[in-house]
Amino acid sequence: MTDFPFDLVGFDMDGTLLDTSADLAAAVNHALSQAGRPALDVAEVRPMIGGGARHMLAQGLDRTGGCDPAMLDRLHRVLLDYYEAHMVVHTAPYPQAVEALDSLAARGVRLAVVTNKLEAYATRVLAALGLTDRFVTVIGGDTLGPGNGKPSPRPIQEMIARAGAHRAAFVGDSIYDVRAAQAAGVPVVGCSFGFLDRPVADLGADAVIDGFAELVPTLERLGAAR
Ligand SMILES: O=C(O)COP(=O)(O)O
Ligand SMILES: [Mg+2]
Repeated sequence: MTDFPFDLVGFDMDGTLLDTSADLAAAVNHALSQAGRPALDVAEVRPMIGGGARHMLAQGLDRTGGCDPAMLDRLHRVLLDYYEAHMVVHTAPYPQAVEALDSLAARGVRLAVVTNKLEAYATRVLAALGLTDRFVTVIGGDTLGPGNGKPSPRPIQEMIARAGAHRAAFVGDSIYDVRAAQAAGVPVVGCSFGFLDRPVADLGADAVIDGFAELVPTLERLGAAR
């Protein structure tokens, strides 16, 4: 038994647990180059991440001259093929993230990942970083079928059902994370270091952390306030 206020903490992946921005930007730029488009800076790509690779690419194409649906379909495949071969070149956990996972696990808290990345890619990234065994489940943007990625509450509800949890919290960096968690009735912590497409205060999260050293005390406070 634990007196920690949550028995399950779910994490978004891109921009929350892991800084995947350089590898995702390289994949976007590879696809853009196939269309004769100029490359974008990582800083320009960061706020495009969070709604899935297709949504990220659509924004990259819009930024560099627009696109039609057939072009988007074709370049989405190009992007995924490139990303699949170069997923963990620069990708790494954020500072103190692994320590925060250890600290939660030591309190008996189960951990999960709910990402809008394809499940197979998310699973492979975690394996490449040696993080697989820390999570009771990994739910991707495609796991529950079309239309059931975040901001739908369904992947959060599925995470809770799979873990058999009673008191879950979620940690994320985008409006998709906050909307999904809130629609599932789960308190949500926003990450100010993530791939924000708006000021972190405007996400509407229940709390904000500026680094993973703040996560455990923040969850304790959040739990006490409920
Ligand atoms: O693939 C994406 O755009 C983002 O995935 P995330 O849900 O892990 O932030
Ligand atoms: Mg994210």
